[in-house]
Amino acid sequence: MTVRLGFIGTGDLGADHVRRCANILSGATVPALYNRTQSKAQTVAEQFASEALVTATPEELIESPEVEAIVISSASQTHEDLVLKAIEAGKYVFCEKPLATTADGCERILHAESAAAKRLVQVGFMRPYDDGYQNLKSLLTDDAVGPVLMAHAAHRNPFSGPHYTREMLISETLIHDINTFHWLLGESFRTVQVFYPRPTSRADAALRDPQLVLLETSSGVLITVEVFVNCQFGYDVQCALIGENGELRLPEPARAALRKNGQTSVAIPMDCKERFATAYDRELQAFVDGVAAGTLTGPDSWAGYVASATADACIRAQKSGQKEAVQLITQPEFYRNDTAV
Ligand SMILES: NC(=O)c1ccc[n+]([C@@H]2O[C@H](COP(=O)([O-])OP(=O)(O)OC[C@H]3O[C@@H](n4cnc5c(N)ncnc54)[C@H](O)[C@@H]3O)[C@@H](O)[C@H]2O)c1
Ligand SMILES: O[C@H]1[C@H](O)[C@@H](O)[C@H](O)[C@@H](O)[C@H]1O
Repeated sequence: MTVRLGFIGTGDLGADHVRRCANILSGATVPALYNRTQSKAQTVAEQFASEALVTATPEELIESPEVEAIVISSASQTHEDLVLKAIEAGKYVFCEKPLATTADGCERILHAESAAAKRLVQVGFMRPYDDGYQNLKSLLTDDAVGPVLMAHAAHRNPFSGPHYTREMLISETLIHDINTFHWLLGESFRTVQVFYPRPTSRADAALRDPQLVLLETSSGVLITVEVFVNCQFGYDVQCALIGENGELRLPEPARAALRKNGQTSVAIPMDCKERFATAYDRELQAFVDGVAAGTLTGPDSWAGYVASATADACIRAQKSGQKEAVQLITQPEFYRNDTAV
């Protein structure tokens, strides 16, 4: 069976997703594309999907009988509305992170999906599809280090660009780490706090880059996450979990060591598309397979909600300088027996 995917948002990551759908994934075709600036969608269609219709509105794409399922990679503030429209049309939808820019927005999606009485949404958290993170998860599941007590993570980007704001270090960047620990430890968060170290001179002072976030899980695991979006040297993701009986550490991506001119060197990826290329392939293949089988398995709306609610608390903590409580609604029955990754 071939799944007909309509793509909304053909910017940097959206274009890459269309490329992987056209060149790498199996069982999927691209009958339609939409981007707010139409010419961008046209260019991507010419490159990777010459038969695709470039629609004039996102609604036209969502409602088109040619489109069975939707992939949203448009700007984050558009996600909630588009996901709600996809659910209303009864279509499966893969939505890039964040599911919505606020917990309230995610809650509206939880209600709409539960009311549809069918799991329709997969959120684009790709780390659970990365070999290294999968290895961490299976060792934790095998109780390799006993109960986890602490964890330390770093999420570094080489440059953030002028559009980045202080809040986006949380809502766009840290949100991956929040989801990672929710998934790895199988628990959500009680409190959060944000600290501002000496800022880098390589970014606008208003950004307050880097930031150090302290997350406390419901069972009391303390997690530090360094978020540094102008670190200059690479797209660098680190994670270590310390348990009663040992430590687990995320491996570096496999790269050959170059010995030359009296030195050994190993390349560091420079962006997420390179660092997580295989994980993006696998998450979208899982979506295509899930649509074909009528059962989605990837990160669900509840995971998207927990991430956004925790991010909201971190943004409050950025402003207050205090420890802030994470406020979560009771998990709806609909999401309790989910088979999400
Ligand atoms: N999972 C990841 O690791 C990852 C990586 C990069 C980006 N993202 C997410 O993907 C999304 C896109 O990021 P990007 O880096 O490609 O940004 P981008 O700015 O390159 O692309 C966004 C695109 O959305 C389009 N757009 C804006 N408003 C729109 C609307 N109302 N309808 C349709 N299109 C609209 C813009 O014209 C642009 O082409 C963001 O939500 C971001 O958080 C996720
Ligand atoms: O949208 C991107 C993307 O999610 C990357 O994976 C993350 O490292 C960046 O910080 C963020 O801006």
